[in-house]
Amino acid sequence: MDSLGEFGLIARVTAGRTYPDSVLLGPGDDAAVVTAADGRVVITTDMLVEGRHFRRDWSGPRDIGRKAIAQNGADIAAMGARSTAFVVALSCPADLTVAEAEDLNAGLWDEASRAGGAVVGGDVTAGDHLVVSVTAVGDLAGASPIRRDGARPGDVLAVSGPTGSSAAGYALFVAEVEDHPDLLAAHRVPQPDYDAGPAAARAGATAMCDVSDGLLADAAHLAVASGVVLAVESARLPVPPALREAATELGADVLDWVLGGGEDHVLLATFPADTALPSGWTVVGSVMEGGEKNGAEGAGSVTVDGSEWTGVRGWTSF
Ligand SMILES: Nc1ncnc2c1ncn2[C@@H]1O[C@H](COP(=O)(O)OP(=O)(O)OP(=O)(O)O)[C@@H](O)[C@H]1O
Ligand SMILES: Cc1ncc(C[n+]2csc(CCOP(=O)(O)O)c2C)c(N)n1
Ligand SMILES: [Mg+2]
Ligand SMILES: [Mg+2]
Ligand SMILES: [Mg+2]
Repeated sequence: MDSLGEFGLIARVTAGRTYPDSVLLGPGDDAAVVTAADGRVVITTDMLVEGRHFRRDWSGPRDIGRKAIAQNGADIAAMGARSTAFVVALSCPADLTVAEAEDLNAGLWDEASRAGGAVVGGDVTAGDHLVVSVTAVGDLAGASPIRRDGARPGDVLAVSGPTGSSAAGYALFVAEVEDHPDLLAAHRVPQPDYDAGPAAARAGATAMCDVSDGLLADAAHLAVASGVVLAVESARLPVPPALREAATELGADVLDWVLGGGEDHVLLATFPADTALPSGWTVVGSVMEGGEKNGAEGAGSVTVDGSEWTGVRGWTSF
């Protein structure tokens, strides 16, 4: 990195990039200028910290770039919006090579394009650890944002894809078992379905969030915000066969991964009971009465097969 310098690196990562029409001014000035179709802007931020969210001996720079965008694009999708622009702040350790920084940038752009947006600016500094902090901007294109507080008793609870693969990949990395490449890949790079959010909004979703901490932990956020109880039925949860195989191999409980594993960034939403769900969505439970809107986060806000879940509900950072 020394050879290139801060501005050399910025020139490298912005060279030759083209931007969608929603980007009125891209990188190079003090700030970028973007436009949203109906004047409202959806904005969110999440960071990735080396050692806490990824390890450089498990994930390559391209994976890290993709994951940093994916976790933000999933939050935009969880509002029912489409990502349009991302700004990326990077803290680069001295041993990060120019080639690695370029690969990380390629990963950012790959995933930004998949999400429908572009990297319109950022910041680069030196630091002891690799940190990738992303802010994402999204466009509701006329739709109402799908909040966490709209679930109503009688609604169904649904997921946009299976959970647990990232947690399974993490467990395989820790155990140094490398015979499930798909699960290792799912840990390195989540694959959110960015269309699932706007599709759920069009279908009439009443509440939505992405699964970053764990299915039950994130369901509890919906339950508490909405003042309801979410009743998960374990038999309805989608479980990829590889997950069951890996659980058997490691002597783990597959339900701990499915219910408590974070970072898959699938979407979790509630819909009125008679809704024809968009493709990819699976009903996993129902919304019951109980709790106080925006009340305390009690253990009873989410049940599994009618009972309180005593296992892992999700990842806690502190
Ligand atoms: N430092 C902060 N200042 C203001 N609001 C914050 C801060 N940190 C988090 N929040 C807000 O708190 C809410 C919950 O944040 P959280 O990071 O848990 O959401 P998330 O991004 O969906 O989850 P995850 O970080 O696991 O992906 C969000 O609305 C977020 O904007
Ligand atoms: C090296 C390493 N150790 C553990 C994990 C697992 N992990 C870290 S943060 C998180 C949830 C989201 O947290 P946050 O709210 O901070 O975004 C999970 C499941 C990982 N990815 N890499
Ligand atoms: Mg967050
Ligand atoms: Mg998030
Ligand atoms: Mg979220």
